[in-house]
Amino acid sequence: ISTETTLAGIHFDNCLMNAAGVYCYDADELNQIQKSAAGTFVTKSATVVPRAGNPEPRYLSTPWGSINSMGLPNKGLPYYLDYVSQQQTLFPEKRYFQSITGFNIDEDEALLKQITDSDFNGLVELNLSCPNVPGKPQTGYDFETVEQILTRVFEVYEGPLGVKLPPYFDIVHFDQMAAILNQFPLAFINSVNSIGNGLTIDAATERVSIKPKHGFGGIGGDYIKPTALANVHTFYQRLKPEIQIIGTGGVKSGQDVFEHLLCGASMVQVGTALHKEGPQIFDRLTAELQTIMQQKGYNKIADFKGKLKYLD
Ligand SMILES: O=C(O)c1[nH]c(=O)[nH]c(=O)c1I
Repeated sequence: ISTETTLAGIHFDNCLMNAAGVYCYDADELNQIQKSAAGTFVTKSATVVPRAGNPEPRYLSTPWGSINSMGLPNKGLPYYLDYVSQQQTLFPEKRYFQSITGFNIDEDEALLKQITDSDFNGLVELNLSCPNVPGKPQTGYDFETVEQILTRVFEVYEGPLGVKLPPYFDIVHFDQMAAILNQFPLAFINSVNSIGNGLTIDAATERVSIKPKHGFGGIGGDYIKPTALANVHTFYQRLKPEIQIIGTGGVKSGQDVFEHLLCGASMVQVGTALHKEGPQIFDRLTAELQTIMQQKGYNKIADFKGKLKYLD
């Protein structure tokens, strides 16, 4: 029973990994994912210069998930490129993900040029969906800008690259985004990022939970699994087969992993549940997925990937 997968022609021993932003801020956290049962890691979204991020409290775990308005705290791209370079030397056969996000198209280009000029041999995850930088619009909902960014990106970058997308909720938006994405030689899309600008409150103190943005933040966890599965499956139906899908959102059990794969994901990322349980979660999720596959008579992910059945 194998939970291995292939993405952009690259083989990963396990289809599970962290979601950008969780357990990937610095070398200490990334080492913990590296040592875990995860098939690979993605770094925190890196910007041109390091960022402290928003004031705390900026993250809260809730019974059904999480809310965050981190504000893109990160060590800056050079830090992560150095770290990944070390890991590439230690594990020459493994490939890693570098998440990046610019505040405009020129920054995206600058970040990609830095990666090109480095010895990075992995995959780039271009984050188009950070919902928590005050005053910065959610790029993923600005379709013209997405098209402009991708046009520029593929003029300057030649390695395997995918985009991290926000959740969409309207079928016409899925059609419009798929039509844009299908124009480009993307290796993958990662669907979904947190559901932006949710609000959790503490009724006892009558206060919001987090400090930034009057308590508004991206929602993750159980709350978002139905939205995540719908986004994964809708893009699976609409995108050209060369663009594979990383499924993210609401994964905390082997069954959740199975559901993402059944909807068409080739890789599955874990955020909120990883934040709560720590990197040993990957042992549990892998074992639970293998049990489900065994019970169903599946030996490999290809046996059931994307084979969700309808009632019609
Ligand atoms: O606030 C963040 O740092 C953040 N938080 C999220 O939930 N998604 C993102 O893409 C980012 I860049």
